[in-house]
Amino acid sequence: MNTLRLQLRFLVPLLATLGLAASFALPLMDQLTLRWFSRDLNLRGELVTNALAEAIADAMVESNTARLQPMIDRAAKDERVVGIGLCTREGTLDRRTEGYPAALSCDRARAVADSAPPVLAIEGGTVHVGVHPVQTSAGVAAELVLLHDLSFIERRSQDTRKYLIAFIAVLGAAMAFITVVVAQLSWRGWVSGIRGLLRGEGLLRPLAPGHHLAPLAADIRLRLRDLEDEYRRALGPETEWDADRLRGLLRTKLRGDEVIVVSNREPYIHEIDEKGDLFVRRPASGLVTAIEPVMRACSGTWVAHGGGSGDRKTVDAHDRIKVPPGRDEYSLRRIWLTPDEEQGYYYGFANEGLWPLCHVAHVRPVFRESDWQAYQQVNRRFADAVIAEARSDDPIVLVQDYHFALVPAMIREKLPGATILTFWHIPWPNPESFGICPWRRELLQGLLGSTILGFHTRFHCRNFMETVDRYLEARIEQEHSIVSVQNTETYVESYPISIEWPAKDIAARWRPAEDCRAAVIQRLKLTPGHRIALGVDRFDYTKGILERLHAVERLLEKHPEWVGRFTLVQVAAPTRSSLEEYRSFQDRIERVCRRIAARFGSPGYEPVILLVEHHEHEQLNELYRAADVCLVTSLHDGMNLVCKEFVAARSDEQGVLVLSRFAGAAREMHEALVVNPYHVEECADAIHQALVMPAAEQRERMASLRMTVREFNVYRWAGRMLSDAARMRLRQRIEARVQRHGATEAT
Ligand SMILES: Nc1ncnc2c1ncn2[C@@H]1O[C@H](COP(=O)(O)OP(=O)(O)O)[C@@H](O)[C@H]1O
Ligand SMILES: O=P(O)(O)OC[C@@H](CO)O[C@H]1O[C@H](CO)[C@@H](O)[C@H](O)[C@H]1O
Repeated sequence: MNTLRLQLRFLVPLLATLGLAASFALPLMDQLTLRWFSRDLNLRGELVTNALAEAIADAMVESNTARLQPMIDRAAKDERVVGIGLCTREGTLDRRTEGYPAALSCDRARAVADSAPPVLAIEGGTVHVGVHPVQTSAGVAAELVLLHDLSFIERRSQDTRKYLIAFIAVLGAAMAFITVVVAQLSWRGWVSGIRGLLRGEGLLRPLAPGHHLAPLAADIRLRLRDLEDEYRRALGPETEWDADRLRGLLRTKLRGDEVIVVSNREPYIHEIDEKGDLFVRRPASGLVTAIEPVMRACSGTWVAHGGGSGDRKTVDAHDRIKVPPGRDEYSLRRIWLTPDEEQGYYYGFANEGLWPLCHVAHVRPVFRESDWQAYQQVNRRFADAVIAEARSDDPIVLVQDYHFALVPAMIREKLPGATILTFWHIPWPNPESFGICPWRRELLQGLLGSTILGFHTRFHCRNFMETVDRYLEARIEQEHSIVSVQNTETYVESYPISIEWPAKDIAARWRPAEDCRAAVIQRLKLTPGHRIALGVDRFDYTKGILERLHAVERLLEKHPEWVGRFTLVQVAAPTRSSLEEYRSFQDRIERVCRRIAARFGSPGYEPVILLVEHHEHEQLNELYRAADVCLVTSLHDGMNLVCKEFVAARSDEQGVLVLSRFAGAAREMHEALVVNPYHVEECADAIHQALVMPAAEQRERMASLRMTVREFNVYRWAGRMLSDAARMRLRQRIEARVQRHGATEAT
């Protein structure tokens, strides 16, 4: 209906224009043809007169006028000549043929002949009147009036008119057809383009500059930002998620149901130092950064691998310990693994197999049968521990990550009433990539024991559902994001993870950014006014540290003005160091740092400072606050929390974030300078742009980023998942009650 209306919008003016053109063209054409014919007839008349001139003159001179009548009668025999009149020099009608009206005087005939068009209506039809002087050597002897029949002209004119109308009609039809087709195609193109824009294409990733929808996308992007800001301002603190609100949700919607988290990484690691003293360490892990505040808010139990040298010393008889140390807000239940189990399940299957499988970072996954055996065995041990920790038959279990793909189905088997929320912290690749895993079906079946399966982005959810579709017999309801296998439904949803926004009193205690900067400059022996770029990562090949170094090297080549005035401080926490891939990666990074130092360094100046060590949170915060630029150049990252920590630390609203488009965080943090880490030139330019960015622009970008991270914090992440869980538990309870009623009525 809409397209018909759109087409009519084109067609009506088109047809009206054609009709108007035809109404002007037809009389014009009539006039023109009449004029052409009139000219022809006058020529013809002149020929006839010239042919008769001598004979008429002779007859008149010799007073042999009797010859005149047959002469003009013969000439009038021509089928197109209606009549001929002969006028004397004095202007009286001397002779006339039968068809010449007696009433048509010579003067009148001359008057008509001089008019335009020289046409006269007589009895029997319309005639063309031509008056032609009969020329002799002695001058004009008389005048011949020739009346030509016009009916044949009218016939021809009507024929031409018919052809013209037919031509205009065919032309109109062809133009209408082309217009309709072009309008239809353009309309479809526009509609699909606009739909694409509304789905976010071209908004998250800008369209190519020449793209016809690029200006529209830019406008929509701006408008969306404005609306987002207005919305946030209008709702104010109502929309904010914090620990209290999460606790409230657990109390009301989940009625204090127990929460059990299971992850490989423990939130607090007890170690014994060289002197034999115990100390506690927070691991460098995005997962811990995100889950810990949630656990503090909802108490419960966290089941994790006890990998610290002092871990066994600190637990009770049930391998439990209350954490955080000194605050005792929730229980940590430690699971002990043998070195073989740890090697096979964690280093082998999880980190040499699944990690490179899911991160497309061009490192080959390794799948060993023995690792798979260990993975199954350890998954079983963790599942059993969760079942043993459960005080009810329907706990809420939060299963974390790729270390435990089999755990959800194992728990479901023993605790069918449990609500199992599994969160996959790393990317999920496309079905082809995932398909190379020999145990792909088992992993998928294990995960589909979950009630809810969460990923950071919609893109990862889609990849997962396509993978299930490819390798399992399952029913997939795309529009509801539900995958069903053998009567078990799993809701697949995106929950972008985040950090805890620093509380006001904590942020108030932070030293001013200039002091942090001065301290870092002094500690790292930089010069005052030195510009600092910062990288904070686990020492992992997926984090794009090598590409970052290449970008810095290129920056110093392209902009020698930064040599001696700019340094990249790269903090890299050792990780998975027992794996060869990680060791050789670290060697390579160190080599490249030395090369850059050799090219651009000088006594007292290091272009790159590599700090391969774990840092405490306060130390990281000081670095975040001291840096001019934070570089996050992951080749692929589920989310990446470093960029969010940097933004949270910048209460001064200064500093620029350069962010890889392949990190999940790029989908939310639009005001960062988003780069392709593989494109060295682009990254070098982005660092330069960050270094010369005016303070006002930095403030504008940072303020907006801070609003996003503050609002989309980790409590919202957990709150959304737990709200979905509450909804599903309520539905389950209602269904169970309905079934019970049905059963009672039947008996
Ligand atoms: N050298 C380090 N010392 C201490 N913590 C670190 C270090 N490097 C990274 N981290 C912390 O580890 C977490 C990394 O999380 P994220 O960026 O999500 O990636 P991932 O979990 O893959 O390492 C952040 O909380 C960050 O502060
Ligand atoms: O074994 P770890 O703790 O070193 O693994 C880190 C990993 C946990 O899967 O980090 C991922 O989770 C983070 C939080 O969700 C995410 O931001 C990051 O992109 C992932 O690599």
